[in-house]
Amino acid sequence: MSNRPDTPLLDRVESPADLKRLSDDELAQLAHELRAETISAVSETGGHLGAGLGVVELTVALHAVFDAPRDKIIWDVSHQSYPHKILTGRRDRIRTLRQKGGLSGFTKRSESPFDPFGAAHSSTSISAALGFAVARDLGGACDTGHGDAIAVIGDGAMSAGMAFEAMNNAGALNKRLIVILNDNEMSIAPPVGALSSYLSRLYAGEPFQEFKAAAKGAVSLLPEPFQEGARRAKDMLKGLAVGGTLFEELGFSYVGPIDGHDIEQLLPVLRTVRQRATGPILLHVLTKKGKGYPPAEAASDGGHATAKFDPATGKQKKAPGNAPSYTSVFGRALVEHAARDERIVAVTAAMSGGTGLNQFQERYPSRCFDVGIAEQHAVTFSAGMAAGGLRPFCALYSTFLQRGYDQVVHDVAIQRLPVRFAIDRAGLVGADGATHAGSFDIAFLANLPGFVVMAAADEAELVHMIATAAAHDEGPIAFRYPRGEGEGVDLPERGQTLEIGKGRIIEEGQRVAILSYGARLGEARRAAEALAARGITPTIADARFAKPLDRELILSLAARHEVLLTIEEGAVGGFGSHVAQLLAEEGVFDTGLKYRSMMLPDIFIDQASPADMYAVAGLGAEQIEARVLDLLEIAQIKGKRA
Ligand SMILES: Cc1ncc(C[n+]2csc(CCOP(=O)(O)OP(=O)(O)O)c2C)c(N)n1
Ligand SMILES: CC(=O)[C@@H](O)[C@H](O)COP(=O)(O)O
Ligand SMILES: [Mg+2]
Repeated sequence: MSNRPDTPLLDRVESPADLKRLSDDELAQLAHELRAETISAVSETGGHLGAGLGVVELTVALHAVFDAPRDKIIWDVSHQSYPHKILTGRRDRIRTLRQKGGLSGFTKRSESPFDPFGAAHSSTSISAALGFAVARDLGGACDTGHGDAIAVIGDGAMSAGMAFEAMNNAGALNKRLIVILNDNEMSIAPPVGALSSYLSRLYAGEPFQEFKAAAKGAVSLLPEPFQEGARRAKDMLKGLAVGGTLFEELGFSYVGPIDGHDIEQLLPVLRTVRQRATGPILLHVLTKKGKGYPPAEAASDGGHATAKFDPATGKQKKAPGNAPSYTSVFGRALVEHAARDERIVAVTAAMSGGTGLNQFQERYPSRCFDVGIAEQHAVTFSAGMAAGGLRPFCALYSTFLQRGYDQVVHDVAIQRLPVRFAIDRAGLVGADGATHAGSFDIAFLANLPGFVVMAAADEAELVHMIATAAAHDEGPIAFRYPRGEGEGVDLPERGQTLEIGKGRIIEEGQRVAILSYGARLGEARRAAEALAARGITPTIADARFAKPLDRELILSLAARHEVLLTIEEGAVGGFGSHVAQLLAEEGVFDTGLKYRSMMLPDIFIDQASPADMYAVAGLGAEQIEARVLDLLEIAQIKGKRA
């Protein structure tokens, strides 16, 4: 750490250990600089801005008081971890956030010893921190040693079942464990549900005001704020903590609420917590999403996520789209169906904007349910509504549906309930990286008896699939579509009900058949155009259904071509595997057909642009073309031998 007084404090911080040498006033100054650096970096990279700005003071205070990486600071979701990254030796790479080869937008164990636990899906932090606490107490070996386990969890994330499962367990185990509830009264949208109202009631009363005044006094009146503030804070904690909170009933000591932007309150309270905690303790901190950057504070989502922007004005630099997004097409089409059919209801798990259900919410508020970050509940709740005679559309991102899988099997599939799953963000999503990739839903749905599983090749197909799902009362049905813009095709006035289990031929050709499932169809067509220049004209088909398979189409393609190539935006075990199973059962391999599947490789692909991620996956037009050429060459050589 350079001690030159004219150097900005942030430039003098190489690791969190340097914070220990700063006075409390300097730490407050450091927070200012950290906020400015966060804004500047995100203006160049885009990404999650508001949540990080809301925890700048908390980040500084945690690193000043605790000893990371020995103490494990676990950020829930970790979209708020950019200031933490800047303070933990990653400032020189912070402008590579979320880009190919750059820093992840989330905490990642392989990226830094200061990230003890990776995240991106919400509400895992308390479980993980409890795991560290138990490992510490049972003498587990850890490269960075064992100290405190600290979970920092937002009010949105706190609403999920997992957080309560963890608190229930922590209360019973009674281990020393620190949970910091970062309450900004925001999720991505304003939070919903009874817990949110409960938290508001916790700080609506007198104790918070008294606590605030007393905590400030403790520091300002005393020459040695560190020691004396701690003593005063200790007294305050004893006197003012609200008794009988939900958290106390679960076995936690409850402290707060305190102002999370006031370093003078945060430091003494955290120091006291550090000195005195014995069992599980919950510190309730109030913050503002987007704090300190007016455009983010003013935004309806608190500046949750942003494209690159001009830091002076906050104006985002978004490339104008040529085609509507799949999400908006879904949102609009569902509203139209809902207008004609009042049995249609919609469910989102805290992602009304992300899934396009905000349109539905505005038009039919009593038929649209934002259940909070609660995918498991979203699925079973939908199942209940289906059993009760409604037509629920449960709109989830593919990656978040993973959390509700047992509910999909146990509550929906086994009971053959007609829940309609609208699965957004199917396939590789780009800057959010591997945690948000929609890789597995084809595999984990198409193996369930009775499920109808579809994928949209373009936005017009999506409209037809919504219509098909709306009309399908015989059992569960799912349709998937990717993040971002569609292909720019004309949209039908009204969706047509597709025949279940029937695909379509797009172009008839010879020798090679490319059978696409989902939105790689565009790439398959581009590959076909390139192949045409070499005199090869493949047949192109769109499977539409992974379940039930269009047996007739597949067997006919297999019979009429030397090569059959499937392609999908999903992991092994999906569409291609089901086709292979059919071909094997029908003895088609014995006829000499060359069958290959192109799918996501068996690796987790790091963040990059979607196109770059698909290039890593080998699922772009050029790679399809190369695969076809390869296969034909082999076929020709074998043919000559024969
Ligand atoms: C399981 C899961 N569902 C949904 C999301 C999408 N998501 C990311 S952040 C977020 C809101 C989190 O709110 P909160 O915990 O209060 O943090 P804040 O952004 O307010 O700081 C949501 C819904 C997710 N990451 N994980
Ligand atoms: C952190 C998180 O889970 C969400 O904010 C996610 O990044 C949203 O992704 P989309 O931008 O695809 O809606
Ligand atoms: Mg919040």
